[in-house]
Amino acid sequence: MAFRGAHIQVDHVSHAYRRGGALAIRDIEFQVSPGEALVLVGRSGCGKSTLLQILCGLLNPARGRVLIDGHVIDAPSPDWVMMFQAPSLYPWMTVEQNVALGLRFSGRSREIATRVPEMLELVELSAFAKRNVQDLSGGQQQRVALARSLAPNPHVLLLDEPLSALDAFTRHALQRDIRRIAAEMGITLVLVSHDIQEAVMMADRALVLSANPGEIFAEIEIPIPGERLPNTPEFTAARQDLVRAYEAAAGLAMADVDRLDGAPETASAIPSTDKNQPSKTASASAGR
Ligand SMILES: Nc1ncnc2c1ncn2[C@@H]1O[C@H](COP(=O)(O)OP(=O)(O)OP(=O)(O)O)[C@@H](O)[C@H]1O
Repeated sequence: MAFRGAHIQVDHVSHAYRRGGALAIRDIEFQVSPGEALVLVGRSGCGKSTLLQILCGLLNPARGRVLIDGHVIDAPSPDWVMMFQAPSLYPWMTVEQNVALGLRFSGRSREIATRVPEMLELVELSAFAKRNVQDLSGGQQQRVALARSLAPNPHVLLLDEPLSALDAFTRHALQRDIRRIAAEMGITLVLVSHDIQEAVMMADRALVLSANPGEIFAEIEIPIPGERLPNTPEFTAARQDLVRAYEAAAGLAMADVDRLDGAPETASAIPSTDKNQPSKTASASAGR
């Protein structure tokens, strides 16, 4: 297929929140191909959200730059949209009115009549178009937020743990659907996740960050063709690779990570740790 997704280039990006203060991230450099799905993982505070905000122009880096299809990013745009953990819908509006907002705000109201029904079909909410969003479940509300993000035809979709508040079943369904929809639309996807299983479910490649300051510690390919099923050997192998890299970056004991990663069918979260020094010797696949 011809990808509509954009090429992202992150060029030696460093950021401190205060002038002269400690760096939140240091010398981050990577690229994302059009249509690729990339996940950023790492312990709490390693700078994943900072990096994502820089990618979508919500934050300007102290040093370095981000280019999307060759254009330097310094402001948000409907071409690169971000979805957050809370769907932030307007509670007094219907589902279709919320989905139309991105188009309305970007001066494309004429496209609403055709684009909104298409997006509602894509996220399987056509039957709910006239309902008030407050009548929907948390998972359905995230689908509305997804439809709203996709309506202006973005080239890049950035996801900052958008599924972490959902139950495991709903979360799994949305992980699968977002990956499918992004692939169908050829969108470049960059997501932040604490959840190793989610990372393997959704991404083609993972960047593992170490902390204090946040730096790229490892890059893990997740080459699983077709539908991703948690109990298959290739899924388990990719999950183990990622767990090892995470462990090496975070300086966690392997036993702790095994415990946190949980059973394949359970959505698992890796909480923060107080250990600061990454051990760069623990995984052959992890070191740069
Ligand atoms: N608005 C801010 N002002 C000052 N410091 C900040 C701000 N936002 C983040 N930081 C600091 O920058 C560092 C990176 O934070 P960031 O939120 O990017 O990490 P994260 O990996 O996304 O964490 P988490 O997984 O807990 O969401 C942390 O040390 C954090 O305290």
